[in-house]
Amino acid sequence: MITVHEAHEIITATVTPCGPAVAAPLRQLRGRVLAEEIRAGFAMPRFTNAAMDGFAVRHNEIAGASEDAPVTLPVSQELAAGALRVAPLAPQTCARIMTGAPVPEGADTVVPFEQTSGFESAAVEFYKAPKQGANIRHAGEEVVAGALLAAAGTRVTPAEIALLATFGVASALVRPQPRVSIITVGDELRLPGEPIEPLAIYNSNLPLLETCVEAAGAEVTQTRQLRDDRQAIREALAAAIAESDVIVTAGGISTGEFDFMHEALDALGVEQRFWKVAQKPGKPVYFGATAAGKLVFALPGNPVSALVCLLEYALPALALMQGATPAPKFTATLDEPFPADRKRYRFLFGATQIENGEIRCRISQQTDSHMLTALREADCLIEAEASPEPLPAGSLVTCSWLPWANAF
Ligand SMILES: Nc1nc2c(c(=O)[nH]1)N[C@H]1C(S)=C(S)[C@@H](COP(=O)(O)OP(=O)(O)OC[C@H]3O[C@@H](n4cnc5c(N)ncnc54)[C@H](O)[C@@H]3O)O[C@H]1N2
Ligand code: MOO
Repeated sequence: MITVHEAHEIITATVTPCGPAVAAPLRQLRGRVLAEEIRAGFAMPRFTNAAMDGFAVRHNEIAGASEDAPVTLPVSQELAAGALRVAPLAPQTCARIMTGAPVPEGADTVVPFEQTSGFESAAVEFYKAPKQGANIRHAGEEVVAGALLAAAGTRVTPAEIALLATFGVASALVRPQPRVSIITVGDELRLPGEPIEPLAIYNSNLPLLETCVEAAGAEVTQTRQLRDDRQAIREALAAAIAESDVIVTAGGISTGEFDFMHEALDALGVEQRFWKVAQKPGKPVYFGATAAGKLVFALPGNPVSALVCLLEYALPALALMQGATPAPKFTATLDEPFPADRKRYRFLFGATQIENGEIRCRISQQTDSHMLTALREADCLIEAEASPEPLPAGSLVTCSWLPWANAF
């Protein structure tokens, strides 16, 4: 049996990014991973413009203005945002100007209309002189041409969408989405909505794995619910290997009499990279690869074990295939003792809260590997090395966010 750390190393050494990069339009970029860096094609602001609705002036012409001694200037032009041609400001005049409109040559200050007699008159009284240069947004003050907007490997969020749009970028190169088949196995399984016999159970792994894989930016190409049938399992695996980059299975990977997954994978020429990791839950997890580089994650059937192994091994692999860095882990302080396992690395779901700027976590009450209700209110997965004693409250532990915690 290998350690959790060795399992991670084997996956990292095996997985390569999907290629070649493909172009995707702006509206389809969210959740995809950039395969190119995006740089500003021009400086921002593009041109010097007004930050307030008011009047563009030469500061020295209104310098002494006050309520008691207003300065009056005639209006020589009107500039709205979208004005494409702008005349220089004639001396001893002002220009009506709206927020975002280009500042005419010669003007160096914008006076908000509230500090004047307003937009109605043809000659404007100025009651106050703001600082020279006030209310002007200068060309290039935010971003210089060529500045990095988003690095390759960035997973696109609404922030990148808006940045790209700001610079007129309508499409970008992204990594192709890994194509994933999901197979669940068990005579006892029924799909939600189907009638159910007293000794059967509903299939929770299929929708759980499918939604997690989709949320990780991959494309689920097929989902199967199979009986514990050698032939059916072998055929479904062969089809899945043919049509997808990654195969995720759940169930039938332990050593029970009807656990056919391992022999089917062997028979199809999938090379085992590991089987069984010293961890709880999820000990029987299997990882293998075909000669063509197709990856197989055969997860244990217990729902908590399946999810833990998906989060720990399959989702980081999907991130690497997309050219992204797997989600970083964080450290939290235990609110209560953590029941470490004597021999195996222990994973338990937990819930965090922030107290005095510190992340604290408590452990889900249901801790067995068939108890998916551990997910109620959980937002993280807590992990700890094997230890003969429980970790005392107040210890620091490593955690990872559940992918849907803090989700947009
Ligand atoms: N003698 C031993 N028995 C078991 C061992 C062992 O080392 N020696 N390992 C245990 C561990 S650890 C786990 S985890 C399970 C994993 O077994 P399998 O991967 O073969 O999974 P199954 O036997 O098919 O199912 C286990 C459990 O999960 C339920 N299940 C399966 N699929 C689903 C699904 N899609 N949705 C909901 N629930 C599902 C299934 O009904 C079983 O209760 O083996 C232990 N046994
Ligand atoms: O360690 Mo198993 O994965 O009991 O659920």
